[in-house]
Amino acid sequence: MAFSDYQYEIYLNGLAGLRPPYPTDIARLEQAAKERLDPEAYGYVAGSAGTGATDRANREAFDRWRIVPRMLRDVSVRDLGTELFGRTYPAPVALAPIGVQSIVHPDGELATARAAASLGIPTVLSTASSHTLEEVAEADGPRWYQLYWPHDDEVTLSLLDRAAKNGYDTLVVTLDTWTLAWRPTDLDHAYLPFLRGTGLAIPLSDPVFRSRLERPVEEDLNAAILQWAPMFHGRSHTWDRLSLLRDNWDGPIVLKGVQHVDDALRAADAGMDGVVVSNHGGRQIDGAMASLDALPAVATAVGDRLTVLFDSGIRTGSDVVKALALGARAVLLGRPYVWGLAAGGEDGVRHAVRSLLADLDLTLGLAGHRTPADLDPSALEAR
Ligand SMILES: Cc1cc2nc3c(=O)[nH]c(=O)nc-3n(C[C@H](O)[C@H](O)[C@H](O)COP(=O)(O)O)c2cc1C
Ligand SMILES: O=C(O)C(=O)c1ccccc1
Repeated sequence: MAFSDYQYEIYLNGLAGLRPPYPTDIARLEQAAKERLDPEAYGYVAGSAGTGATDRANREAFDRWRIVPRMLRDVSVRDLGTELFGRTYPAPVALAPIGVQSIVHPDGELATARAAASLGIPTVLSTASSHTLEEVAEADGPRWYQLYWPHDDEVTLSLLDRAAKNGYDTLVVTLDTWTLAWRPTDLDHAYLPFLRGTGLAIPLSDPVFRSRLERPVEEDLNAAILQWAPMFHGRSHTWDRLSLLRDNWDGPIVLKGVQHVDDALRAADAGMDGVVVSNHGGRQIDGAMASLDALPAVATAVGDRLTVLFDSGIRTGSDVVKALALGARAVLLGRPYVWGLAAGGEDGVRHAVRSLLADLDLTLGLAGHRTPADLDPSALEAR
């Protein structure tokens, strides 16, 4: 089935007098989500660091590139299939790790994983999940695990062990959020959504972490929360420590949050398999460079040494085309699917992702390309 069939499905439903279940326009989908969420929950997802300068820069960078379409090419049947780390996925899109998804919908990460599984695309489960690794694995789709890296090696190894045993085949290590940035929206809400959402399902169900506690989680939840926070938050790791992960994870490892060419090269030297060029959706450094602006140099420098993934600012099919043309093998979708989750749980996520994939499929073809691999910078023009 072609991803663009979603357009036809909406058309056929229109003939029967039915409108799409949720808006297909991402700004209107966000609005629909906002109407269902309280200000704290909405602010958690929509918010970013400081004045929001990086979040805006991410979008402005996409607007500085324009697609140059080519005509009369044989592109009516397209193939979005994409190989990542030796496995072929139906599209160059994965769902970004997003913490504490029960803040926006009670089914949280379970709904997201089920929607991704139904489409065959990978979901990246955050360490700050509201459901355990084991529960989310039951959706049984392609799954990657995002590590917030504890400063307790035995806990780290236990998390890796659980991830591997439960079929998470790719490890994504987030480097840019070793401490949470200055985020005025969450601060003014006193981090209420974090507390409400309980993003601690993974550590609280971890046997090694539990063995560290003086009293069982069930007897003193607050003490457990206080013990977990400093374990992964507030102190950064260093390059030499990557060997711990490399030695204890058999599958591919991807470093998330890379922006500088030298860091990408260093990742390759450390035996990593990929990077996500990302600025965390503008949620960490206010006034950082746009993630899209970091992408071309990183992609050129690493060549075939690493698989380059990209996120921060992807909203439409055109955005995906631009990121692929500038050197990404695939992209991670962030906030857009969370708006779908808020608007309609698993169905809402599926709608948001199918909309993006249909838009991507159509835009790719209209621009004159049959596959993602056909894209290179010549598909674009800089403004
Ligand atoms: C509400 C929210 C929570 C997030 N939680 C995590 C997380 O737990 N781990 C992580 O690596 N990235 C996290 N991110 C960052 C995303 O993985 C991704 O980098 C970002 O959303 C991309 O930007 P975009 O949403 O503007 O496209 C989070 C982002 C948002 C919006
Ligand atoms: O909010 C975030 O961006 C994020 O990465 C995170 C970190 C810890 C818990 C929940 C979300």
